[in-house]
Amino acid sequence: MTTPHRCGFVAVVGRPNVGKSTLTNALIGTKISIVSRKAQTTRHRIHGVLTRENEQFVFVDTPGFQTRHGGAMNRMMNRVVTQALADVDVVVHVVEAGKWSAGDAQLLPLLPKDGNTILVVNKIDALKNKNDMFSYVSKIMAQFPYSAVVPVSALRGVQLEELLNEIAARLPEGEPMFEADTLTDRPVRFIAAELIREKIFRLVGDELPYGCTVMIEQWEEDDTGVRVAACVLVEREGYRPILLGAGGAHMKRIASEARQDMIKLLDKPVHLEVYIKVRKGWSDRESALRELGYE
Ligand SMILES: Nc1nc2c(ncn2[C@@H]2O[C@H](COP(=O)(O)OP(=O)(O)OP(=O)(O)O)[C@@H](O)[C@H]2O)c(=O)[nH]1
Repeated sequence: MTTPHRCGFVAVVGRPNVGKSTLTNALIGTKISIVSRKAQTTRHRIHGVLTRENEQFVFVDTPGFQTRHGGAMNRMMNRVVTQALADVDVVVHVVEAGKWSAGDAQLLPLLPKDGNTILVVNKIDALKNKNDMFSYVSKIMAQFPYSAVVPVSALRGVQLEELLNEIAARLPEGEPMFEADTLTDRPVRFIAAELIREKIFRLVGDELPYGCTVMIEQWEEDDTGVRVAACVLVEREGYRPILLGAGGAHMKRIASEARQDMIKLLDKPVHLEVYIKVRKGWSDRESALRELGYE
């Protein structure tokens, strides 16, 4: 009998600073994972895809975790998060070994109780007394019916295989949704644009309902480094201040983080300039879309 192929969506959630990004990147195996979609099958925002022989793990970004809100907005965001988590196949709830705070507890009511939520205790490398682990985990398990617990160190790459196996066991049977090839055959300029888009989404994604397009307008490369000019196209003038942030702080952060990733990708110095352009109604206009590389 052949093993059935499994494929599904995985959301990695947790309070800030528990190591979600480190873990996701360690699981996917590369900092930058750009995927070519086989079909427009999903409304999820794809963070990255890991393809193994018998499984394809599609890691998604969960809306509502990107920005911080208060009061009524919080209640609404909680609904958004609950819905998003109900839509994925496996939820990985990351906590930090030995530490449990109100931020961790707040998430519990939002997690699906369908037997597909896994508790991941990260940063076990930093735990001083390993004997404390049992009582720590027992206390958390008493509060939520997790279907598995996996202690890991995302930073050191400890127990990641075990975690992937636990996730794999909970993915539904199905054919791969994405081509196995990821980064290698994509032009570096495309990846650079995608990196900037990713940073924008992470920082202000909740506030840009129609997203944005990033175009690389200038790319000059020689032995000493790369000079890149990128343009962020938004649909309305009102989105400009959102992207800029107070005193341009958002844009600075987006450019700086994207630049760091580009340096890692290209392994040479990068000079990056990012500016914003408003192009009204571009998303409706087919010709404009084609011009921007969307077929
Ligand atoms: N010692 C140790 N540190 C870790 C581990 N995983 C992540 N960290 C560190 O924890 C800090 C936060 O990691 P991130 O991956 O940015 O955490 P996050 O949950 O994505 O944070 P937010 O983006 O704020 O939600 C970083 O300084 C990481 O280097 C781990 O396994 N062991």
